[in-house]
Amino acid sequence: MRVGVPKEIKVEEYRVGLTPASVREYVAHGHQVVVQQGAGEGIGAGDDAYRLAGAAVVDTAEEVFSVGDMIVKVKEPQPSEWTRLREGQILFTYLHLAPDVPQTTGLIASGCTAIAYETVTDAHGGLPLLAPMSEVAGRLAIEAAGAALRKSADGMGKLLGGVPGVPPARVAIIGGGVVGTHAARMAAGLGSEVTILDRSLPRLRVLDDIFLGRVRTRYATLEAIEQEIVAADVVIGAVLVPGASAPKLVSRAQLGIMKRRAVLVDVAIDQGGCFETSKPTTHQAPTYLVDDIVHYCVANMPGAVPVTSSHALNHATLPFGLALASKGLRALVEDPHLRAGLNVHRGRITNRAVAESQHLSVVMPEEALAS
Ligand SMILES: NC(=O)C1=CN([C@@H]2O[C@H](COP(=O)(O)OP(=O)(O)OC[C@H]3O[C@@H](n4cnc5c(N)ncnc54)[C@H](O)[C@@H]3O)[C@@H](O)[C@H]2O)C=CC1
Ligand SMILES: CC(=O)C(=O)O
Ligand SMILES: [Mg+2]
Repeated sequence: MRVGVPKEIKVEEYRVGLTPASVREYVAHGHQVVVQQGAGEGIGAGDDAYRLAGAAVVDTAEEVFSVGDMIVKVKEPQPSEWTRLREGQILFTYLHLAPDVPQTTGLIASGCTAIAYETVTDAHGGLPLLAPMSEVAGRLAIEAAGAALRKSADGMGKLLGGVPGVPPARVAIIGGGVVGTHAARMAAGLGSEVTILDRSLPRLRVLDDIFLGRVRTRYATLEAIEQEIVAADVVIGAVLVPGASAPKLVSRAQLGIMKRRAVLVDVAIDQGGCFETSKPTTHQAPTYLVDDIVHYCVANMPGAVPVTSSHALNHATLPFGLALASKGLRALVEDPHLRAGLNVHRGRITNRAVAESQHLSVVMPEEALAS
């Protein structure tokens, strides 16, 4: 198969769909890889590194999209990319379609087969292609919160870890999955007082075992969330209902009961955000104030550390990408976990949560692939 890797064009996105090490694996499996000039610049991988790995380097995104049987990216396609996709072409990337009507419409119109990293599953109920970026975003969330708490950044002026004799900041993390766990690890490591809230009792049990009393766990009732946000200096939004728009867990009215200049970091913003007042921001202008509460809502947080993120992402996507390159759509028929990633196929939505979020009809992947 011919595999195309365009340069990412989302604002401040420096990750790349395939690293040179991954290109070498595709080539070793007999595939051709076409990479857009400069695609790996953000991770310090020049065009020569790609050539050395066996790729052909072309000048424009147009060439990559026109020759690729499969396009491997990082971020959801942008409007200029929707129009380059075509029927019969596989798109393998993050999509986050539930809250994104224009992109959904663009992908339906293209006729392409769009496989979303974030809905591919594994045998243990996990999301193996979301996990590495959630690890990165969870860790970054605490760095972002620490920076946003500073007075110069409009925060209340508190140090996450405090100092001897002065208490540390209180961090409430809503959602104790991959993002929440990695955020808790960083916050606890810096000396903050940390509480994780989740709706899953089995998950709370696992967290209790991992943190051995260093982090409090709490069942996420409406009342518990309200009590925790009143006391918190930082609230991290880290919930996920796979494929669906994030539930809104903190309302605008509740901002009024929080400490002035406390910080909300809405990691779940790529699924629409879990605070009512969240709207996507960029690394260039990451925060804004609503009712005297600092909001950080960057939708591509791992893009800030593209070297770590691109390698971590490639380690997870490589086996699935190789299966798609070798078998085409048969890879989806044979592997139910990869098939769970199918969101749009030949103009039809094939993910129930996405369809329900947008009040559209769904065709199940098995049926869509059979016709
Ligand atoms: N902004 C960014 O750059 C990035 C955003 N993300 C996003 O972060 C979010 C979290 O991802 P993961 O940690 O990998 O998901 P996960 O599936 O590992 O964890 C989500 C947790 O939320 C809990 N949850 C669901 N509904 C809840 C509710 N109403 N109240 C309390 N807990 C609830 C679940 O029980 C689960 O433990 C996702 O939306 C993901 O797309 C991930 C990476 C980067
Ligand atoms: C998961 C995601 O949206 C990201 O890494 O940007
Ligand atoms: Mg994102």
